[in-house]
Amino acid sequence: MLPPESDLVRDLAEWLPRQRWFGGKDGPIDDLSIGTATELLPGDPALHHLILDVRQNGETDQYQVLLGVRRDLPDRLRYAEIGAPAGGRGAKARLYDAVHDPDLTRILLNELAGGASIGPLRFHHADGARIRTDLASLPITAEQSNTSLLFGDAYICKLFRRLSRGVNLDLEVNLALTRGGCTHVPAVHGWIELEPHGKGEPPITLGLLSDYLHTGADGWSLAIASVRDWYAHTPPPGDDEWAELDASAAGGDFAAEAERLGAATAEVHRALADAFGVTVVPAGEVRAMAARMNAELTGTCRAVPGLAPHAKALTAAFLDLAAQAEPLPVQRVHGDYHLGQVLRTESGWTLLDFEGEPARTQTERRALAHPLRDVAGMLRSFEYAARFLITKSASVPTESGPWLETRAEAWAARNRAAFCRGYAAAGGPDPAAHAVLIRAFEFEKAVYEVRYEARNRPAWLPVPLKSLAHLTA
Ligand SMILES: Nc1ncnc2c1ncn2[C@@H]1O[C@H](COP(=O)(O)OP(=O)(O)O)[C@@H](O)[C@H]1O
Ligand SMILES: O=P(O)(O)O[C@H]1O[C@H](CO)[C@@H](O[C@H]2O[C@H](CO)[C@@H](O)[C@H](O)[C@H]2O)[C@H](O)[C@H]1O
Repeated sequence: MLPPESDLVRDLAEWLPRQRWFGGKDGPIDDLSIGTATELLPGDPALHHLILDVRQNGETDQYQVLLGVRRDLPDRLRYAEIGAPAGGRGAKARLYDAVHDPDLTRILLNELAGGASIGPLRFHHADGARIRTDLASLPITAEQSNTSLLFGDAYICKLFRRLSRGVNLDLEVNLALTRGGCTHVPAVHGWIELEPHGKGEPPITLGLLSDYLHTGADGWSLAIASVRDWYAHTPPPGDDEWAELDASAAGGDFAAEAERLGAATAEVHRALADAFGVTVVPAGEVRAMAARMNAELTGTCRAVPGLAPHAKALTAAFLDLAAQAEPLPVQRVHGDYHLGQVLRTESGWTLLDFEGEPARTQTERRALAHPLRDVAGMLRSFEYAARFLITKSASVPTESGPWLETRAEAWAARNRAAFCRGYAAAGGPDPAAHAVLIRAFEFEKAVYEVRYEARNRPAWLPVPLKSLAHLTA
């Protein structure tokens, strides 16, 4: 029932760059081919599992697509259609992104529960897990680098889109932490793999089924609610008292949560050290790291000229790091730590998504790091949250800009300090005692963000740039 391969490839090549999770938006697709195609469900509707080999800039990335095929596409699935409607193509089959079709995704739970193998796909469940199969799926609407399906309020199944060679970091870390009894990650129930291509090759992780923490609220939404409330307290122009207000006056003060989040972060860092170990890198490697940070800055300034005015201050921070380099303990860390990666549930903070930064190579994502790299990531996130509303809102009157900027700084400073306090009190390395290291990490992350936003969400680019203007002033 699949259309001829050339039609399918053309349709996929047109559809892929429009997907939020497609990682190659900054360049054209030079070639696209279907690496593996596995029929998971025959009939009408049918479900095919595809792995696409996508060639760009001399590199080939693999992407996972669940392809739905129907003779007639119901209205509820029109928005997920891939390629021209059947009439335009002259073919009978209508193709669509099957993650939107609960009639088809149901098979994922069935196969995970049964520990099945279909073609090269292997479905596994965690030791002792009894997976329910009576739940229908719904894709989540969050800004994502992958696609996650909710199954009732029991499970969340993350289908990795751009595939990495070998065991996916998110699976590896979550499994190790779950097995080690860490309560700050959602328990893993199962996972899906593609069997290794050759002997000695590791399997490729395709999906991860975890506890859905349905009562949780993500850190970003909570922080933004607090910032919104804090801005709402801004007195009218001409009132000097606003400058005196301390950020604790906001009804939705976030500082206590920021402090608890700091503590949870330190606990997860300890659990990661217990599970995967700690090594010490010599000072020479720290100097090399500082040089890499600076090289990335140079490259990003070329790609995004708006960063150039800050380059001098950023380079100074990287040079300070190199000048004061000393041996550094490194370990597994989160790798892309921000407020969107943490959930507040009734029992505390939970950390999600240990896959590292989506714009990095696998080797970079796997590299061990000092835990303060994560702390710096979260500090950046407080900066983002503080400035998001004023930078992105079209309705801020120009005359309110400077006050709101001051308010943003106060909110960020208060929550950054609370987070660091909680982190150090729970046994993490004290950020205040590592000012040079953490400043370099923070600037490294800001450079990454500038590039990330320019590529993926250009409308957000002013957020890291404004924050940099403040941090480097
Ligand atoms: N176990 C979970 N329980 C509840 N919500 C979750 C869970 N895992 C992820 N989420 C929600 O899904 C969003 C995206 O998840 P994430 O793992 O960061 O995806 P991606 O790697 O695609 O960016 C999170 O910000 C969070 O809101
Ligand atoms: O969550 P992902 O793994 O997809 O991470 C990428 O996207 C993030 C945005 O969705 C991006 O985070 C940046 O924006 C956040 C607000 O949306 C902010 O809280 C973060 O501090 C900021 O870095 C992340 O960098 C990127 O890797």
